[in-house]
Amino acid sequence: MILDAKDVHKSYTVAGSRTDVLRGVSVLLSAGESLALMGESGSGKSTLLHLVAGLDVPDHGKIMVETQNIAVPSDTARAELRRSLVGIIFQQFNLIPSLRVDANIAFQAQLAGRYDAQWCAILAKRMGLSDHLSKYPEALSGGQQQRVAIARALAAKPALILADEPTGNLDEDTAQTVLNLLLEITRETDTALLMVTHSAKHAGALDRQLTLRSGAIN
Ligand SMILES: Nc1ncnc2c1ncn2[C@@H]1O[C@H](COP(=O)(O)OP(=O)(O)OP(=O)(O)O)[C@@H](O)[C@H]1O
Repeated sequence: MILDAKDVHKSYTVAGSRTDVLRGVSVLLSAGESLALMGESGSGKSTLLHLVAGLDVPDHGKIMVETQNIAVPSDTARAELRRSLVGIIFQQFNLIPSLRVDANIAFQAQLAGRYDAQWCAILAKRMGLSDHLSKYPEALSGGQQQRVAIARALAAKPALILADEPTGNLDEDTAQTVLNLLLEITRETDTALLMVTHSAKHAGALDRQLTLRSGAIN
């Protein structure tokens, strides 16, 4: 099992008012499997993704990524686990503007100590980026920028890719192309994929679908 999240609880208290966002959510995901996480706005999809990424800590529950529990209080420990186990793709691409495309692709892998020039070149080619490697992100279209972000996440050979509405900023044709590439490569490399999406059509392209409602999965 690549992801084994068990009985995850998370609430936020703002100005004395408490919202129970996740009330005992469990998710299993095996190698090479893709899972779409759906649910209304505010249902807690991003919250769950952030917890799995170790960007935040649950109030209760265990989040095993491979053999490691990422739900630990230490920020440093979570950052280290995130770097070695997880690749994250955001809706806003989040590329580093001052780095060329090739350096953006290599960035995460270098941080994780797993830079493999040949794998980066293969990914760039598969993503249709070979002619854009010496450009800066601002010179690319949205679809191209998201393909850089996907290549960057995959370059570090993570066990798990977390994608938060990765095609949310793209037109439908571009979104479909980008999603197909993401699915193709995660399947080929046996990488697990957990993807938040509002699109039932995109969710349907993944192996499984889950919906968050009232803080639980049903
Ligand atoms: N850091 C935070 N502090 C306080 N409340 C938060 C925080 N993060 C999220 N929430 C609240 O938790 C709930 C779930 O938010 P979340 O972003 O996970 O929903 P979502 O399903 O991803 O929504 P969307 O589809 O609109 O992105 C919302 O009510 C939100 O206001």
